[in-house]
Amino acid sequence: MDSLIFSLHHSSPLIPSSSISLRSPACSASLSPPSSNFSFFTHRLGFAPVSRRLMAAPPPASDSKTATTNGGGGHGLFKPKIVNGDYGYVLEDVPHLTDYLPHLPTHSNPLQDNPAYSVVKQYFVDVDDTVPQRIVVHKDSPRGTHFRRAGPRQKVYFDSDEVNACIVTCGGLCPGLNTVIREIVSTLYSMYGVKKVLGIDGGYRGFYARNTINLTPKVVNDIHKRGGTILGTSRGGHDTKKIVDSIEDRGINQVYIIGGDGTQKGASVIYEEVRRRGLKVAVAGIPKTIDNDIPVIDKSFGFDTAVEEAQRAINAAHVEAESAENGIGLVKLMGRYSGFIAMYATLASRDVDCCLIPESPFYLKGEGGLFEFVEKRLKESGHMVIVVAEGAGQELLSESKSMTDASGNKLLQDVGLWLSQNIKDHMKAQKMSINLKYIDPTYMIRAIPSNASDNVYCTLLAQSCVHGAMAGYSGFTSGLRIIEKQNKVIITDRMWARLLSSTNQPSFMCPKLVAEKKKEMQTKMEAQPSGQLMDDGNTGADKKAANKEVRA
Ligand SMILES: Nc1ncnc2c1ncn2[C@@H]1O[C@H](COP(=O)(O)OP(=O)(O)OP(=O)(O)O)[C@@H](O)[C@H]1O
Ligand SMILES: O=P(O)(O)OC[C@H]1O[C@](O)(CO)[C@@H](O)[C@@H]1O
Ligand SMILES: [Mg+2]
Repeated sequence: MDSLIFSLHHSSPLIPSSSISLRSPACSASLSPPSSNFSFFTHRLGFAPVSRRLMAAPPPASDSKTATTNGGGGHGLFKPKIVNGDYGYVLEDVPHLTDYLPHLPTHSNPLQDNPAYSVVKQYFVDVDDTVPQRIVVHKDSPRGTHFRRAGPRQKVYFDSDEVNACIVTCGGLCPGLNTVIREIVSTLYSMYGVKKVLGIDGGYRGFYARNTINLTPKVVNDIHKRGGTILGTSRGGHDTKKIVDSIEDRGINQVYIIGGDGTQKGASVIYEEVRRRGLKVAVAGIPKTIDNDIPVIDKSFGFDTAVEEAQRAINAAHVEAESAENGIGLVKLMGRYSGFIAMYATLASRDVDCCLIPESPFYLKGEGGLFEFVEKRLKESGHMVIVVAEGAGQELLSESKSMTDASGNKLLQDVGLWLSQNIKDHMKAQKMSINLKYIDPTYMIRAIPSNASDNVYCTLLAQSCVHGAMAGYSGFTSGLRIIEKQNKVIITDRMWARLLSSTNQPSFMCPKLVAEKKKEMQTKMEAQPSGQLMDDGNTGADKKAANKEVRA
């Protein structure tokens, strides 16, 4: 597994036009998720710039053949750091402290004296190592966008004694938060000899409204076995000026920010303010989202754990459904704007007959509708299991006054209750007696400790972030590989097709649309050289622009 780092202001192709830009100071009450504009370090776990727009100066070209260009976007304050190479190679570089503090002294990386690393062939990541954005490319396509590979650098920009780090967790809970905190503290202490790490209590507002907590390896030793975050979290309360004042007053020079899309937007504006004030402060983001809806990264930590825990609810729903005549088990899972948890939990379980997600609109009545399918399935097998993501079908629910949480995220209506009632009413009208059990394990899947694989993933992300900050990068986030767009289930993609073929549920596309799609596909196939794979719902032009990526 390799990681990457990228800029906190990750540029436009990753950000859906409907989403809110980092430039807006607070989330608006849009149905679209607030998008994150931050960049990554990657080492197939790597780092990328929190924003490639944050770069004031082009990076030194490591190769005479490369050139730097400044792309547009951002606040107009800082420009993205784009390096072009041969054969269409593009490096979306990560902001660095020396972009605005050019004369910073460097130090040898203390890691080279670490006995644990003495067996490693190469202590440090090659400065020219980068991770490609797209994994599957066509043989004729340009090399495409790359991100910095994450990992330790030979030179660091902080002396160990000088480091005064802090960690903050914001937004909703997610399995693995404590593991990330633990690993940041351990990495700073054991690899870099840092002795001052503060925990910010209760999210962003903790910077100016709460006390801090001293974090030592002893304090964090067992925390990965617990759910939640030992630091506490909150929504709302992001006041950039007050936060950066607090950073300055406390003499903090490394800020580790763990949170979702909203949090990373907050991290990006903190970075901008830090840079505007000319402070030697590294701002590093670690993306967290149980919904897996953050653009750029493939998978968020905690996702595996959540999917695994969801199995327990689905199993219960199945047992209940099987044991009753015309039993229906209905499970609602998290996923405001994307149905990844529902989709993966369904695919993993194999007991689910129908999975409803926000990306795939459905309807209840008539030919090809949900009611027809439920009746059919009950007649065939006498029971069924339905999984619904919390954001699915919101457009079908009665209009209500739009409410938002403290961060501006739209509060959704309970699609599970609504669906239960509608199925019951319909079946009653059909004089068909059913036995419906509705299970809502919402918080149970996120308030648990992370599983083994997520723990390893958390470790990689945390270490990547520390290596990046110590190496002087700032305004970046670390992640595991990257995806092209905002992370939503692509219902014309193969994974959704796998699900449809596993459940045999309707596609909820009207027959006319299906025929049109088929025709469109045929025309595309005819236009392609023989043997070429067709994968997603993009038009031919989109596909060319997307370097003919083929999703696995
Ligand atoms: N555009 C923004 N600019 C500055 N701060 C923001 C912005 N959007 C959100 N924040 C701040 O980030 C924090 C977390 O945001 P939010 O509650 O939306 O959770 P999140 O990080 O998106 O996580 P999740 O969606 O997984 O719950 C809040 O303190 C909020 O004030
Ligand atoms: O009730 P809370 O804490 O605001 O969190 C609920 C939301 O958080 C999420 O888990 C995202 O973190 C969503 O799936 C869900 O809608
Ligand atoms: Mg969010």
